[in-house]
Amino acid sequence: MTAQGFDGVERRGLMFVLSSPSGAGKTTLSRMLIDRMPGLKMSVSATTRPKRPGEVEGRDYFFVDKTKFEAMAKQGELLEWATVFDNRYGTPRAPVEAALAAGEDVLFDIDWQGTQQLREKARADVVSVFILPPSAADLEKRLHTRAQDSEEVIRGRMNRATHELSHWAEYDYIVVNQNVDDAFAEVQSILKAERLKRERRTGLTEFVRRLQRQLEK
Ligand SMILES: Nc1ncnc2c1ncn2[C@@H]1O[C@H](COP(=O)(O)OP(=O)(O)OP(=O)(O)O)[C@@H](O)[C@H]1O
Ligand SMILES: Nc1nc2c(ncn2[C@@H]2O[C@H](COP(=O)(O)O)[C@@H](O)[C@H]2O)c(=O)[nH]1
Repeated sequence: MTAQGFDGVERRGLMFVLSSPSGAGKTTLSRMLIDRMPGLKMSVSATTRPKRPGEVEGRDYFFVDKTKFEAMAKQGELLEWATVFDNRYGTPRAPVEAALAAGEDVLFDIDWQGTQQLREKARADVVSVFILPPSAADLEKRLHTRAQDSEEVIRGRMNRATHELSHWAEYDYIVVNQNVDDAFAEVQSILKAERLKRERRTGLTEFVRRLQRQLEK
């Protein structure tokens, strides 16, 4: 699983995870990252939850029924999976492995349960970011302005937010999404810095050796 860095030094691909209470802004930040960061591919999850207005099969999710989801899990087709808000969500394994093998980093919008499972499988390759809303009132307002869920669903997500929040300390980085451009700049900086980590840059020894040979001439 090696990628060519922009400076030509080989490195291992990484799994970049965003989690947060529902409505804090993961989807928004993920879309900005995919649009603006070359070499980053979105992991599209499978879910049993109903499609929201405007969501597209294969772009936002693979919408499957419970039987299909259980079969995917049983056949080892999911890298991780969890039950969130009474629905099943899981990460299809094959596209992630293919992207990493092709030298791309992979972006995940998943909850704390999925993040724990990824960490157990590949700790060194997982970089996790927890997104916080600036306040509870902002979180509720965002769920309402998104205007894609019923009042009952929004209430359920607000009730669950405390539980989601309790996992913040398990993450490598914490970003408060107050102004979306500032939050994006912070998340982008994290990804850029993590791409430069020495232990991930498998081609450094060779690169430095070559430099030394040039210097010795
Ligand atoms: N910094 C921000 N300021 C104001 N509104 C924002 C900000 N970031 C995101 N939003 C808006 O808040 C709403 C929820 O954002 P988004 O769908 O990205 O959240 P999410 O964390 O992905 O939620 P879920 O977990 O339910 O998928 C959207 O309408 C989005 O446009
Ligand atoms: N463990 C996983 N969690 C996932 C996955 N895909 C999405 N999610 C999380 O579910 C909630 C709700 O998402 P929504 O789209 O219904 O608002 C949110 O926290 C997502 O991060 C997955 O594959 N695995």
